[in-house]
Amino acid sequence: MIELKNVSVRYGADAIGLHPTSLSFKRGEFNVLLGASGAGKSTLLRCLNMLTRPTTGSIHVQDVGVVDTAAALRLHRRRTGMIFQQHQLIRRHTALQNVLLGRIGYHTTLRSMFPLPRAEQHIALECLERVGLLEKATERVDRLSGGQLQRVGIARALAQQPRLMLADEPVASLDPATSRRVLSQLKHICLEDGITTVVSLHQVDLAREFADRIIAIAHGRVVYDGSPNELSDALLQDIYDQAPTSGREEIPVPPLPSFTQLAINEE
Ligand SMILES: Nc1ncnc2c1ncn2[C@@H]1O[C@H](COP(=O)(O)OP(=O)(O)OP(=O)(O)O)[C@@H](O)[C@H]1O
Repeated sequence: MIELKNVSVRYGADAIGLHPTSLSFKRGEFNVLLGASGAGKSTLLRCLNMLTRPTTGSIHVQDVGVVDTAAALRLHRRRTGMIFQQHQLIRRHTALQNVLLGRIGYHTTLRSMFPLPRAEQHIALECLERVGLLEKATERVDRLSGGQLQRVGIARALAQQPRLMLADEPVASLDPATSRRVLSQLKHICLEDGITTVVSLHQVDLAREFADRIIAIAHGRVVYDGSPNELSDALLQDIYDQAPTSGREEIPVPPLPSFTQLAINEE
């Protein structure tokens, strides 16, 4: 469904985020990236939708081809949902308004300044229903719990009708029981819709429980790629014992599109 060929990332002159890496991801597969802090999980994840631009290599996407033009990138990003650790919702907007943001890629900038058609609202409401938050549709998101916020984030990504779902430490701020519920819901929906999912996690137990495939990274290289059952405790120990790499600067999360005039079309 998506394939990386010899993709590498270099930050500045001497910081390597990812050594040349070739990987392919199958349709509907639930992939988990594991690795110590600074190993390169976010770098790899963000290469998949080119939020981080690879220094070398190419990305091939089914029905898009090589992502090497602005048009191909636009098409690929439109069908790629992203879930962030800090959900990146607009706090003073309702859950529905936030989920509608997932539809922006399907409209021109001009069109998205005006109330979106009713069909778009149906898609957004359906997504909220799938994450069990339909009754919170008109609630401002700053009144929701951490787990609910993350589920609104999932609904927003789902509203894109994605083929690829990327989640960068989506449960890092949640308690263990809520983390399990959120991941379980995400996996269930992605399986149902045949969405290829790549999630970075720090919780090995959750990775073992939910992953179809685990990709472990250390110092910018893939050191394990396979089934959760065959990932040995010894290898895990090795991976997490590594000294963290240094020189990290935060990659700023791109701002959400300015869409504050989003209004609900009451017909
Ligand atoms: N914008 C940047 N500029 C310079 N170096 C960077 C930048 N972003 C990441 N790095 C470096 O690239 C390497 C991989 O970082 P990355 O964020 O991908 O790791 P990670 O496994 O996601 O870590 P964490 O679990 O802490 O989020 C690290 O050495 C990091 O310091």
